[in-house]
Amino acid sequence: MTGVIMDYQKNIEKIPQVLRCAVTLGKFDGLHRGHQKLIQRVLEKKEQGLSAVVFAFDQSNRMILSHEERRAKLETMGVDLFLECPLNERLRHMLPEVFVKEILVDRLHVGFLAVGQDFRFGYERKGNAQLLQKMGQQYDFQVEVIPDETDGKRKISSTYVREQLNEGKVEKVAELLGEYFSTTGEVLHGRGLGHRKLMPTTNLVPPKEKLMPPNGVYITKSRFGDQQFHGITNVGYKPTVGAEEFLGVETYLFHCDQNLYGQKSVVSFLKFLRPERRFDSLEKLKAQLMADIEKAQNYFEETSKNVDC
Ligand SMILES: Cc1cc2nc3c(=O)[nH]c(=O)nc-3n(C[C@H](O)[C@H](O)[C@H](O)COP(=O)(O)O)c2cc1C
Ligand SMILES: Nc1ncnc2c1ncn2[C@@H]1O[C@H](COP(=O)(O)OP(=O)(O)OP(=O)(O)O)[C@@H](O)[C@H]1O
Repeated sequence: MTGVIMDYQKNIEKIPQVLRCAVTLGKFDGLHRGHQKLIQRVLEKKEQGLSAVVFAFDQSNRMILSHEERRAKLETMGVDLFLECPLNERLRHMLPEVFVKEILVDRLHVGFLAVGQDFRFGYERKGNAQLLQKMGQQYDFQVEVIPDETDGKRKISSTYVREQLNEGKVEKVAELLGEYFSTTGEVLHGRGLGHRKLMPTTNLVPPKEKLMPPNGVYITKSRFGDQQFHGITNVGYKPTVGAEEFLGVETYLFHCDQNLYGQKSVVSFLKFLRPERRFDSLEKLKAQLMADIEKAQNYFEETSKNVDC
């Protein structure tokens, strides 16, 4: 965590006046390894006295990181100002030249700008790296076009991460993000059935805009403040006991007998084990859970050097 609190603004009309800054532009869903490369360049410019600004065009799709998770991560990285502007009609129809002059130059006093090779913005997506470079010469700011961060031959993109997440390939997602896919939430009370008939679990509801992997059981680790536990997690609606209304993230924590209700938890997804199923009885579900636990414990034993806890 940096000592300075990150400034944040959603309204393009209220962008604060900045003395001189380094900016990066894009949608930034997920803050994957490609995004991190751009943000890192902007952060390096702080040494020259520039403020580090991330300008995100925000779409209302499901997101790899929720708004709050993304904000927290950017603040931890050391970003000074995060602009999260909805990609509305005004922005969509703005001429790229007007965006650069009125927002980047007049309002933000941009000194350095980092974008990816295929970045497009403004009316008819006519704004691109070449235009930015031309305008950089005109208005005296440096433009750096960052080479693509790739996974083999494929460019890492939010689309690629979403595709892998939708297929439950959380190990690949971790490679693309540079960290495990995770979700945050407060530990809520379940129906208490688990505690009485199966095993004690923590229940949380992921943020509503959050994109989740397919319903099923995953090997996970859960963080509560500075404590961390290995475990297994079910993502889904618990069809065996009468489906829940909201998608839940329910975790059995290994070697934990604490009361965690009300605490904030971060659940990281390490490996997919099986799809969620409807069982004929709680006994059959319990037998399956024992097999899941054994698989997860073997996994942790095999990977103990890499999965700290
Ligand atoms: C690791 C794990 C796997 C689970 N797998 C399933 C499943 O495949 N099908 C299902 O209906 N419920 C599954 N559940 C949910 C249980 O049905 C649930 O723990 C139980 O109903 C208690 O819910 P409660 O905490 O709301 O009382 C799973 C729970 C955990 C922790
Ligand atoms: N793999 C990458 N390497 C380098 N720069 C990247 C990479 N991916 C995206 N960028 C750049 O990061 C900024 C934000 O990217 P943006 O989120 O708009 O695209 P994306 O990750 O490719 O997502 P999508 O799949 O939704 O298009 C843009 O300037 C973009 O060009």
